[in-house]
Formats: sequence, C-alpha cells, structure tokens
Amino acid sequence: MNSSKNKILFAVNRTKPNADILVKRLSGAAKRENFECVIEGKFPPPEDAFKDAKCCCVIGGDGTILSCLSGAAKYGVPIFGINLGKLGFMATFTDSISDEEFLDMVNGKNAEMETRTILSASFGKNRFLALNEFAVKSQSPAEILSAEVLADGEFVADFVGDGLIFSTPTGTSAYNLSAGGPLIHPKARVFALTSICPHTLSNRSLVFDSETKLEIRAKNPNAVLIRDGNVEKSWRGEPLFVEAAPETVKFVRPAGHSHFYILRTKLGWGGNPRTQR
Ligand SMILES: NC(=O)c1ccc[n+]([C@@H]2O[C@H](COP(=O)([O-])OP(=O)(O)OC[C@H]3O[C@@H](n4cnc5c(N)ncnc54)[C@H](O)[C@@H]3O)[C@@H](O)[C@H]2O)c1
Ligand SMILES: Nc1ncnc2c1ncn2[C@@H]1O[C@H](COP(=O)(O)OP(=O)(O)OP(=O)(O)O)[C@@H](O)[C@H]1O
Repeated sequence: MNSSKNKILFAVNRTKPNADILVKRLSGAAKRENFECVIEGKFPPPEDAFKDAKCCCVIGGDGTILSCLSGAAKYGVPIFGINLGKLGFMATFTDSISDEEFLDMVNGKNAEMETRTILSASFGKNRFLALNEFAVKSQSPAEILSAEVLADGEFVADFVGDGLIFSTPTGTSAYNLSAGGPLIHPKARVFALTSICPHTLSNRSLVFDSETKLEIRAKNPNAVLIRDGNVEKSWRGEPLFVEAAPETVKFVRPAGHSHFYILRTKLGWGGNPRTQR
C-alpha cells in the first residue's frame, strides 16, 4: 500500500444494517491515527473519489465491490473488502475485524496485496472495464443468441445459445461457474469464454492468454452487453473487442490468505464432508 498517502476512502452500502455503525467505528479509529477519512455513500462511487486514496474500504457485498471497479482501477487504489452482504465472496474481512487489525493492515502489516486481472470491452470510442465478466445475450430471454467469435482475427467458432460469458479469473466463481465454466485461480493472467446453454452436443469453455484480443460479431440485431451484472445501454451490437486490460485491481488480504479455503467455505467447493476445514 502506498505509504505516502493518507486518505482512506470508505465505499459503504448503506442499505445494510450495521453499515453505519461499522464505518463510524473504523473511520473513528483511522482518524485518531491521523488518516483523512472520506465516506462515500453514492452508488456507484464516483471515480474521482478514489484519487489520492491509500485504499478503499468497501463495506457491503460483492455488488458493492463491483461498483468500485472503475475508480479503483483508474487510480490504482487497493480494495479492502469487509463483507456485510449475503455471500461476499470477494470480501475477505468480516465486521468482527478489530480497529487494530484494520489499521495494521491499512499500514501494510500482516497484509498481502493480491493483483487481479480485469477485462476491457471496446466498440467505437467506448471502453468499459469488468472485474467479473462481460456477457453478451439476446435482448429477449426467449430468443436464441447467435454470434461469431474471432481470436486475434482468426475464426474461433459460431456460437448459438443463450449467450456468451467472457470471464476474468475473479469472475470464474460467479456467472461463469453457473454456466459450467472452469474455476481459474485469481493469480492466473488469462480469461475464459463460456457459452450459456449452447445448442450443440459438443461445447467446452476456452481459456485465452492475456495477449489475445477477441472480436465478437453478434448476429442478433438486439443483442445486449452486460458488464458485471449491469446492462451497458450504449452498445448497439457493433463489433465488440474483449481483452485483458492493462489496468489491474488490487485486493488487501490478510497474510496467509488462501483462495482454496474461500472456495471451500463460501462456495462449498470440493472437500471431504468427513474432514471439514
Ligand atoms: N446465473 C448466475 O449465476 C448469474 C446470473 C447473473 C449474474 N450473476 C453474477 O452476478 C454478478 C453481479 O453481482 P451482484 O452482487 O451485483 O448481483 P447479485 O446481488 O444479483 O449477485 C449475484 C450473486 O453472485 C455472487 N458473486 C458476485 N461476484 C462473485 C464472484 N466473483 N465470485 C463468487 N460469487 C460472486 C454474489 O455474491 C451474489 O450472491 C455478475 O457479475 C455475475 O457474475 C450470476
Ligand atoms: N451505497 C449503496 N446505496 C444503495 N444501494 C447500494 C449501495 N451499494 C450497493 N447497493 C445495491 O445493493 C445491491 C446489493 O449489494 P451487495 O452486493 O453489496 O449485497 P448482497 O447482494 O447482500 O451481497 P452479495 O452480492 O455479496 O451476496 C447492489 O448490487 C447494489 O444494487
């Protein structure tokens, strides 16, 4: 964490009971250590709120973390996620965190920094970032989507089904998981293409390296682009380019953090019911 910076941004999902009590406690402790604390209640938090922040303490669930992406990526601000959501897969900490633990980790003590690959999607002059995924689907849930995909200009396949998911390693435990895609370790700098309900007897996810640029040519006139669960209304079906972004997002983790432990405990992944750990 950048030691020359003194500002802690709090991005708070105020709809969560106890969010205000928690932010008051942690910001109070930080102020006593001479940190400047900015509490952002707007959803999504504006990008400029992230400028000059040492870290962004996100109080909420996965949706609240996703809403911080563009500011955190633009200004290189690490995310310190405290889960008050239902699942909170991406947030490592809980509201039982003590003031001392919080301040130690903000100061880089007993903490690790985890860098995550994100994706960019572009068309015309528009460019968007995603922490979980981009999905291309038909506008009507009743309609099949047909789309051609090229990788660095080379034809990959014609896909026909409910849609396509372009997932970051982080997003592989989200929508991609439900569509039968692979779980990718968050440190891998790759991304996955998984089709949703493909209408074929043979289909598997594809994993691309971070240098690959995909082009998606949707054949439906009303196809929609979804970014981290939100429809991007500006896309009108133009050729869409998806690739790993040069920007990344960092998460603050406690020293010794295990991604596999999170998979086992929050997603019920693998494991042996006789030896629950
Ligand atoms: N069929 C599905 O599984 C499905 C459908 C639509 C959207 N989604 C996911 O929902 C995400 C948006 O999340 P939200 O919280 O704003 O909306 P939401 O509240 O509708 O959450 C969807 C669920 O996905 C979980 N989730 C989000 N990101 C995750 C991740 N990286 N790993 C594991 N679980 C994760 C959330 O905790 C929540 O339980 C999208 O990015 C997409 O991945 C999943
Ligand atoms: N500051 C906020 N003000 C109003 N609404 C918010 C705010 N932050 C988030 N939300 C809304 O609340 C929704 C749910 O929030 P969040 O994902 O944080 O909790 P959750 O769904 O309980 O947790 P999880 O996604 O981890 O299961 C978000 O997708 C968003 O629409």
